[in-house]
Amino acid sequence: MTAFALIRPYFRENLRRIALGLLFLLCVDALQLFIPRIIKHAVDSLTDGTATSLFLARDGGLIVGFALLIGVFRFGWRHCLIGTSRYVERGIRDDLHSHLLTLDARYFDTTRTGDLMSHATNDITNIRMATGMGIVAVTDAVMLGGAAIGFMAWIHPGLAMMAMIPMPFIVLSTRFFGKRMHARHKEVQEGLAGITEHVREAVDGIQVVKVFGRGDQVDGRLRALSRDYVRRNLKLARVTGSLMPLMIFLSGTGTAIVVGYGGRLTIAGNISPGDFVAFISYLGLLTWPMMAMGWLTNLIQRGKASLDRLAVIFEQAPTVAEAETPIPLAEVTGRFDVDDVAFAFEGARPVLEEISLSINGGGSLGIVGPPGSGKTALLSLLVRLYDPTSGSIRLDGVPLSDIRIKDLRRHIRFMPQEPWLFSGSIEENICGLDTTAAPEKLQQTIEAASLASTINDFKDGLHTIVGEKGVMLSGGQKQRVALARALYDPAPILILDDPISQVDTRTAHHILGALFGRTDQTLVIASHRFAAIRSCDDILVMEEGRIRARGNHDTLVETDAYYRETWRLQSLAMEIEEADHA
Ligand SMILES: Nc1ncnc2c1ncn2[C@@H]1O[C@H](COP(=O)(O)OP(=O)(O)OP(=O)(O)O)[C@@H](O)[C@H]1O
Repeated sequence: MTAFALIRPYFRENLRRIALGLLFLLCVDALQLFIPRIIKHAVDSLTDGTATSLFLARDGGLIVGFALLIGVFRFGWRHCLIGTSRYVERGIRDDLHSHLLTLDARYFDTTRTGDLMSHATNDITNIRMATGMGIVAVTDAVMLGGAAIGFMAWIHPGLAMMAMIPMPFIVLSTRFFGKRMHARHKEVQEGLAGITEHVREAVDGIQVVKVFGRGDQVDGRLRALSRDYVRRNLKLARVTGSLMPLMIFLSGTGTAIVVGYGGRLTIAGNISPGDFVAFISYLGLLTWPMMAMGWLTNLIQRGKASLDRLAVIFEQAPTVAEAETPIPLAEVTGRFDVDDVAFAFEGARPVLEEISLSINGGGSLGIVGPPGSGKTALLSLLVRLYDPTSGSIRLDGVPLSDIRIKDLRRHIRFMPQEPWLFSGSIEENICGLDTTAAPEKLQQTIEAASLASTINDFKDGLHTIVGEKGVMLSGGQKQRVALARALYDPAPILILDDPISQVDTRTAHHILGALFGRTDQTLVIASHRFAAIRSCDDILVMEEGRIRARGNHDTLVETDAYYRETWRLQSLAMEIEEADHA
């Protein structure tokens, strides 16, 4: 796909608008080209003595009338052509957003948010500028420039040729500078992306920055990035700044030639004084398209660089992709079969190896193990955030990679380890876009997630706004809202990553009672707290990406030293906590 293909549909959609805008622009150009003719008429009548006040007033009136029409048509082209560039901008922004949503966790693991923000703002603005003012400048350069040259040649071909001497230099220098602008503009964009990412990270992690006194360090880094950004911009400005004076010098040379040679032609009577004045007016009209070429090169180069960068994102295909002929799965029992699975994150060593297991539909699996042993990685494969590097995972006998992704996601509810919340209300976080939430269903969910008393404590109850990433809630409250989201609209499979890590023993007890009371769901829970998994039919003990032991709670207490010792310590802690409550 060429980069231009990204914006072609929006040009097609707006063809009539573009055509009308170009028509208005051509009218403006035509009217501008007539004004020197009127001036010539007035000057010649003055020099040959035929001018009268009425005659001159009529010429003046014509110029005013033309100026008014130029104003009206200029409004028209701006509305149509600049308007089109806004449609292009909107279209490509919507497309970019939709495309990003199709990409998978691997892409976001290796892409900086600052880069994406820069694409979504600066790059799209550059494309808008290039497609809006770009079209205008190209049309002006071709039509106004071409016609002005035509009129000049009509007045005196020899003089026109002389006035054209600087033109090849203008073309060559715009090409020369254009290439350099392209490269330097790319550097500027990269510099800005670096700053955006740094600021985002500093604001995101403001608590750590403050508490650890890292303000100076973060500030210093920003200053270094800012200095570098200025340096990159100055490099660009040196190129841009050299081009404009060169353009002005070259067009000034053209004027000097006309004044010198054209003046002699006028004295010799080869052209009339009116022609001489009109010629200089045409040269004045030509100056804008000539200078616009320099500006245009910059504009187009920037737009092209931005379009190229966006094209790279649009070329990214999700690795977790829909199968060529995806299998629809209307209903599932929730049976998982994991067969000799290995998995590695992008460019990293394997984090899961030789994983084989089965979970019966409606059954439950607990996963425990030390930090970094691969619990979350295994859950990520079950919900198909990633695909295994080797081996296979089947749901109801169908490989996950063959199941229509929409169906797979419909049958699974997932609570990630990080209880990520949207910035809206508690209710919106639980129910999503379901605005017809039945009060009883919502109430049951809230009870199951042990959220009722928390919500009652808030003045606005369910309508309490949780702030960016749930900043207004405590860690435990966020976790329970995230749990409620997973429980709200039950599906045959429920997968929970460390669901009770931030709640006290009693609350955990209440939540687990509700979870294990749902006998019709396949339940997979990874947790550091064995209380969460002890009632599971089957429990895996993970170690360094492999299954170290498996069995039910009683078997593991007997057979696995790590499990036994961790359980003993956790039981002790729970007893102490209970005693404190009593
Ligand atoms: N996005 C990632 N890219 C590269 N490596 C990763 C990524 N996420 C996790 N890892 C690595 O994968 C390994 C397994 O991580 P995982 O999160 O599955 O462990 P875990 O058992 O869930 O740990 P915890 O109990 O701390 O949540 C770790 O070594 C971790 O460093």
